[in-house]
Amino acid sequence: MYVDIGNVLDGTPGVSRDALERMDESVAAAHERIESGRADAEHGYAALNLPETADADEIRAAVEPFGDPEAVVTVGIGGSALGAATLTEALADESDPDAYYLDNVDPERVSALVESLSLSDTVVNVVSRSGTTAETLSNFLVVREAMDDAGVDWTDRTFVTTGREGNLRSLAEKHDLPALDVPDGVPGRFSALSTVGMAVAAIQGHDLDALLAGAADEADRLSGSLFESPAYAYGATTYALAQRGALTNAMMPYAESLEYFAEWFAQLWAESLGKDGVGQTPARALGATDQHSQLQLYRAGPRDKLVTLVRPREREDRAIPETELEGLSYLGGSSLGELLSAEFEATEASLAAAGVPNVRVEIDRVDERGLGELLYGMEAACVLYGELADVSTFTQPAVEWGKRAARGLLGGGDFEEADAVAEKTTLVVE
Ligand SMILES: O=P(O)(O)OC[C@H]1O[C@](O)(CO)[C@@H](O)[C@@H]1O
Repeated sequence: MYVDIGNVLDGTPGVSRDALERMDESVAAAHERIESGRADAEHGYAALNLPETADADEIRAAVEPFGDPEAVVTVGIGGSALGAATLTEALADESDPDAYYLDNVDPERVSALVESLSLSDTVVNVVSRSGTTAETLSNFLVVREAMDDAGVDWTDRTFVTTGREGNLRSLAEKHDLPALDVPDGVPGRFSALSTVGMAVAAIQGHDLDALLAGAADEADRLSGSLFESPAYAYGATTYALAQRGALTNAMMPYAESLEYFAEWFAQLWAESLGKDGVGQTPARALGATDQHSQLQLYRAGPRDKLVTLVRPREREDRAIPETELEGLSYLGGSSLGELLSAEFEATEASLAAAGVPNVRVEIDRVDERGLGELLYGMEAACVLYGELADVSTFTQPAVEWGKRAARGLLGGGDFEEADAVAEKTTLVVE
């Protein structure tokens, strides 16, 4: 992973080179804390050990009995789906089994997917660390019923990835389902490079070892200085910008294969760093598309954001035919890749010209190694940011209130949060 922070030095807000150098002492101290947490496999820090602790052979062995199905459906939500989706959407090619993700409970979409599948040739991967997540268990029950109705033995088509206890573990034991363990001490949003994120990639035949090798390369670059570690350069710079008012971070990959990565990054950044009234809001964007959309706000709106521009240095390309169209002859004979690259650099420069801080993140290619570097690098950046911001990076207590309210509304218990729903202030305009 390559990180170019040059366009934050003169931004508004900006972080001077002197300020970055002054920050390096704090980065060194944070790195020591991180390395100590890794050494003791402490909760959360253990995620940064996955290049060594993730067992690719175990994952491949668990999914091997399923062979080469027509489709793989992951039933999970949040970190229990986004890591797998990021990897398989980025690596997808036409030969793969089709990968689908039931990570929401929209009845129309769930029904449409279930009815579209050839269930007898579909593998279902139910993923939940807790085994109690309402959306995941509800979708699993719907898919299981559909298999029953189709005369498909769901126990032949299902494997689970879960914690040592809970509903899914009990289900696996009762029905002798293949079961993968979620890694100890790794919150869902940090689990892409583990059983949670790599099982579907294994079924699709992607190179798990290369994923982990890319992650290991990025791990090797972690050091006591932001000037020696791309991940720490990103984490320290985004933190320093937040301290100076950049409370939004627009994650803007210039590769459609990385669109899910932006969604994965949003959970990682928001759920890890949004604590105690601080944090940095991840906005999901896509280049070049959002040059015709959100860029207006980024350049001319409030000075409260940075833009992260991500691209691969190499990609497949496609020529643009010659044209006689008035004023467009400059495109003819060029290529879509050249156009996308020119737009990336033009957008980067246009933000800098407007004084909007932006960081360039590049990987060699969108392949297993590049993804391993990128995902691990962003995880390490997030952990560093959390250390510098002194927040509890690996918990997510704020999401629990809504869960209790919804459960109370559905008669799942007596929760005061559900009572609060009834007290909503309304002012309906029709
Ligand atoms: O894997 P589980 O326990 O179903 O949790 C799914 C997701 O829900 C959360 O716990 C938040 O509710 C996320 O942190 C997690 O990725």
